[in-house]
Amino acid sequence: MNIHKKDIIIIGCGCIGLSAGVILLKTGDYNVKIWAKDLPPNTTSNKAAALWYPFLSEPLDKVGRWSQETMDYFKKEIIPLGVEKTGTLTKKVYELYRTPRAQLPEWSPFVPSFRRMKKEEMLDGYIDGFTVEDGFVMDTDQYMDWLVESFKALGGSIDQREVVDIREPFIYADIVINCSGLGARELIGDRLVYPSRGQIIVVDNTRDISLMDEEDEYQLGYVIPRVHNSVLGGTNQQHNYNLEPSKKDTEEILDRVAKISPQFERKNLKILGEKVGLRPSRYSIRLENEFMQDGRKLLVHNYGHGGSGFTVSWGCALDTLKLVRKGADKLKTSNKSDVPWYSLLNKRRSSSSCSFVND
Ligand SMILES: Cc1cc2nc3c(=O)[nH]c(=O)nc-3n(C[C@H](O)[C@H](O)[C@H](O)COP(=O)(O)OP(=O)(O)OC[C@H]3O[C@@H](n4cnc5c(N)ncnc54)[C@H](O)[C@@H]3O)c2cc1C
Ligand SMILES: CC(C)C(=O)C(=O)O
Repeated sequence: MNIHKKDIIIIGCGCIGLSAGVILLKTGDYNVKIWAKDLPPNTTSNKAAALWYPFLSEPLDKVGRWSQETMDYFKKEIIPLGVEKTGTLTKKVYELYRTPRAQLPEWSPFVPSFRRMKKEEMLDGYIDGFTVEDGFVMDTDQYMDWLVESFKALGGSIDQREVVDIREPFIYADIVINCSGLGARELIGDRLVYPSRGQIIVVDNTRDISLMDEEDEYQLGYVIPRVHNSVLGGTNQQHNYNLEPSKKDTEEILDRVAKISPQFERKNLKILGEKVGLRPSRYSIRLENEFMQDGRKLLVHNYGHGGSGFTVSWGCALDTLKLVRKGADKLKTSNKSDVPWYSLLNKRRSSSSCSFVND
């Protein structure tokens, strides 16, 4: 631990917490530790499809900027490392509609390659659609493992531990980043974040472009070809906490993707498995500073990314760094006399749990 660097604890080891950790460590200004109840592959992030496409997340103007910054980051820092390392491929993305869509997505002005689909690109049964030429897809488990490796290679460390009281990490660090996803519901009592249950089917590889039929944002039909396999989806069941795959959902997903193209009919597919994840949905992504303990501690919130965590991850990580810098300058210095009462707790843990202890 470098005593000249500020100590930061990130709560959460999903794509949001890991991306924020990498960006903070790359500055060379911080000692960063992640505390997380679940580690990859047991996070929601590992259950994602995943492809670059803003979905089920607000506010759309900020989601547009974060998505474009994330796309730029992928192009500059991740794609050049090669698919074997990061599990990430650039992939054209098509969003198909059976009814006309006069309105372009609000995030589209931020994405240079976004355009309406041409007639000749349309699939049978569809009359409108959008495309992004330079989207990307990733084998989520491989990408998450690469994120963990990158975080540790930059000097970050990861403790598997549940945070029951948000004040606990402040015993060891003045700055805490809350990347707890759906866990924010309990951790900080934010009842505005809720689960949107997503189920996917993993099949043998299909074709070279991602196709999504989002005519109905609850009964999704999508095919996302990845490196080693493809993902069919999906569902969007709000306030549903069931983490077990449902046979009914599998049957309905297969019916929906078969309608995209006959090549995705069940007889042409080899099912490898099913996954279920609970998207951390919220009316708006929460990315802001909160000062604690009379301004001596800084809590940076970065959670509630719904169906777009990967799509906005690096844009939100870059904004997290800006918030840390802005907030750190405003922190009042804690002096020994006002050491909070609970810092007497966990004395037994100070030897084992965290190298940031300010003796
Ligand atoms: C089926 C499905 C498909 C998806 N497809 C896509 C896609 O194609 N593109 C896309 O961009 N997004 C997609 N998403 C959405 C994406 O998966 C999420 O937005 C993203 O994973 C959220 O990341 P996160 O790091 O906030 O949450 P998580 O991955 O849930 O990580 C939260 C972390 O916080 C920890 N934590 C929580 N509470 C506590 C606590 N009290 N103490 C300690 N640790 C705690 C957890 O253990 C975990 O480590 C999909 C989601 C699903 C379910
Ligand atoms: C649109 C799909 C790929 C998605 O982001 C999700 O299911 O959350």
